[in-house]
Amino acid sequence: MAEEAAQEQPSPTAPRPVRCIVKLGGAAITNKGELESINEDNLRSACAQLRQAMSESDGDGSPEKVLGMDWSKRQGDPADPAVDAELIAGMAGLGIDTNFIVVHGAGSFGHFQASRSGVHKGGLCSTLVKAGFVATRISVTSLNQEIVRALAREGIPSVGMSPFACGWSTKQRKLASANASQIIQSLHAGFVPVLHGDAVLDEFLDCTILSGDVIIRHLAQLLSPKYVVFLTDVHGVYDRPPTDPNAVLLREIEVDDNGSWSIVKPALLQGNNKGVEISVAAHDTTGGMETKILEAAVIARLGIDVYITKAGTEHSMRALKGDVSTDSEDWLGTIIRSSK
Ligand SMILES: Nc1ncnc2c1ncn2[C@@H]1O[C@H](COP(=O)(O)OP(=O)(O)OP(=O)(O)O)[C@@H](O)[C@H]1O
Ligand SMILES: C=C(C)CCOP(=O)(O)O
Repeated sequence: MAEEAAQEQPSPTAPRPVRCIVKLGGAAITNKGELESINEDNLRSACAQLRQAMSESDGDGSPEKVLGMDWSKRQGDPADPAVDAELIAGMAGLGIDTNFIVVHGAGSFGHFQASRSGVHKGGLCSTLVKAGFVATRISVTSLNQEIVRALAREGIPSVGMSPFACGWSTKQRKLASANASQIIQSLHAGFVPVLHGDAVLDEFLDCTILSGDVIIRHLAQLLSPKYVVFLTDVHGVYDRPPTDPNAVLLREIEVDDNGSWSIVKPALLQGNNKGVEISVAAHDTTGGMETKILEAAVIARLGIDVYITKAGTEHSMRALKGDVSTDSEDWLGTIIRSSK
């Protein structure tokens, strides 16, 4: 009887379902045209919005106390970071729901090194590829460090996790080994894992580049978050590259059981079977918007809504809070959802 009761009780150690997996797109948080340059405004705003989305306060107007966790000295900062250990020890908690996973792309970090050396095509016996693998990882992990620090400054208990270092690998560019136990344990301990697109070992090719978009799809399959958000530098998926002045934003896409997708909104594009025209930057080693749409469709097929929108806007704030529905006429972005 006692054993039965124990079985009926939810285990105190069972992890809560993940609320949101978010991609901080490299196009948004870096200046893609400038080598290894962070878009500080977009990064700061994305971290502040994440903090707000996690906030447990009912928004009574009084400013929230943010416990900054970046206790390292910043470049050019003359003073040591001030840490009031007594004050912190007296705080009841962080006041935020940390049940989020952050994945970021590479933007102007990593893609350049990978494309110059051909890491995405494999062949570690080539000295150039081997050197490029090292250079790519130096570049993306240094971006990861900056993103973890920016989140920590917002009081988000973020911990960087590299897929390569977690033993993730691929077979002909498809994920072959991707153990998430470290990620789950970190979430359970109240941390926000911050992963990134990475250079990884590949069983067939020796090595390749694993996109943040693929990582998000895998984690969504494994952890069934309530919703998934892709933040990038454009408002969503357009019918053609948004640099074309006639490009139309696709507001809603539905995915059926077979994985094929169709445009629901705007109505004028309903039944359009020409598909979406996509352009990809020459140095992009992971397929750009095309990969994002393909991976988002797999996630949506699981019944998990995907929101693609522009970082640093009121629309990204709403997406991060999960405050978007197919009736949200004033929300600017693309909703990808299951047709069921
Ligand atoms: N049909 C399209 N609809 C929307 N964006 C498109 C389309 N075709 C090309 N793009 C380009 O795709 C880019 C966004 O995709 P990208 O993969 O670069 O985003 P990201 O995830 O933010 O970056 P990263 O892959 O570096 O993390 C935009 O800058 C946009 O110009
Ligand atoms: C270029 C590297 C190392 C990762 C690419 O990840 P993405 O920007 O999410 O596609």
